[in-house]
Amino acid sequence: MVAFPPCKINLGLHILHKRTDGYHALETCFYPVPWTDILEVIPSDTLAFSQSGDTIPGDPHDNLCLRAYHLLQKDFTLPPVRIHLHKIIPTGAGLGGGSSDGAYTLRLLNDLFNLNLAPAALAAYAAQLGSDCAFFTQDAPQLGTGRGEILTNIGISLKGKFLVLAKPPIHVSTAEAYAGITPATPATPLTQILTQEPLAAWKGKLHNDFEASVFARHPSIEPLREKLYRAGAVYASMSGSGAAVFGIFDKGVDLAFDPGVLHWSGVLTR
Ligand SMILES: C[C@](O)(CO)[C@H](O)COP(=O)(O)OP(=O)(O)OC[C@H]1O[C@@H](n2ccc(N)nc2=O)[C@H](O)[C@@H]1O
Ligand SMILES: Nc1ncnc2c1ncn2[C@@H]1O[C@H](COP(=O)(O)OP(=O)(O)OP(=O)(O)O)[C@@H](O)[C@H]1O
Repeated sequence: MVAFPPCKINLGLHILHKRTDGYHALETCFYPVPWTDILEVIPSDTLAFSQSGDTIPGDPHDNLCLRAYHLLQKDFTLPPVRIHLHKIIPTGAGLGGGSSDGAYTLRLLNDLFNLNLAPAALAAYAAQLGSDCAFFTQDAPQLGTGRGEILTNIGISLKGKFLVLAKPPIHVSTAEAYAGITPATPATPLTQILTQEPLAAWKGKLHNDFEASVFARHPSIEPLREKLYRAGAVYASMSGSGAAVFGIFDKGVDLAFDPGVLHWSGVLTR
């Protein structure tokens, strides 16, 4: 079985407060983007994981695909599988690529071995892998609350809009990005902006709380966001904890980036 795990962007990201478990309570809108990895899971004699494409930092044994397998293995007698991941989504980008791979491994195992896990059950397993993972068990944009794992469909759609994603050659650690934040209560709740304001009014109202501290530490990121605005983006922002930025356009644009800046553009399909 083959799947194409997508990435996500965050439309607004408010860090509300630090919780007693060390995580931060947040509100964000996760939006799926069809810049994808390629993931294959097939039955095999022994459990094996292989990887091609972009290099993933860290030990392959800790890859979220294998962690997803071991998580389900605890509750189900899963036969061994061979997992191959072709990595395309940049890591350390705030695009949730690793989270998506983990969640899609759960989805493929569910289908392959007829585990009959409903989306809510899959989301609960995914949340054990990481805060962003639960979103990737869903097929539509979601408001994320809690530490990001509580999902609500708020019916927002940017289908048909043109998106440009650009990631400079900087790896931002998620844990470090959270450590640089002073949580605060937002002036306006995220859902109010997203559901009551048109896209054209989001600039200056919809904020990613990571931007100020991450832009200060990595001065090459903000100019990329400004480049997207200069090119005609209706709204542009950093995604998650960075370093990727995105711009939403009413029509297609053809942008050139400096060498080393990974980028993707295309029409949003969901
Ligand atoms: C920045 C975002 O991408 C926004 O969508 C996510 O909040 C990150 O989620 P993630 O990568 O799945 O994060 P996890 O793997 O769960 O946690 C990594 C680290 O980030 C911090 N973390 C993560 C999520 C959260 N709500 N509060 C946190 O403080 C913690 O230090 C944690 O140890
Ligand atoms: N399949 C995977 N793909 C990418 N990274 C993985 C994977 N499995 C484990 N990791 C680990 O997770 C780290 C961050 O991965 P990811 O690509 O999700 O980061 P990110 O883009 O910052 O996303 P997020 O928004 O979830 O923080 C990597 O540095 C790597 O060590």
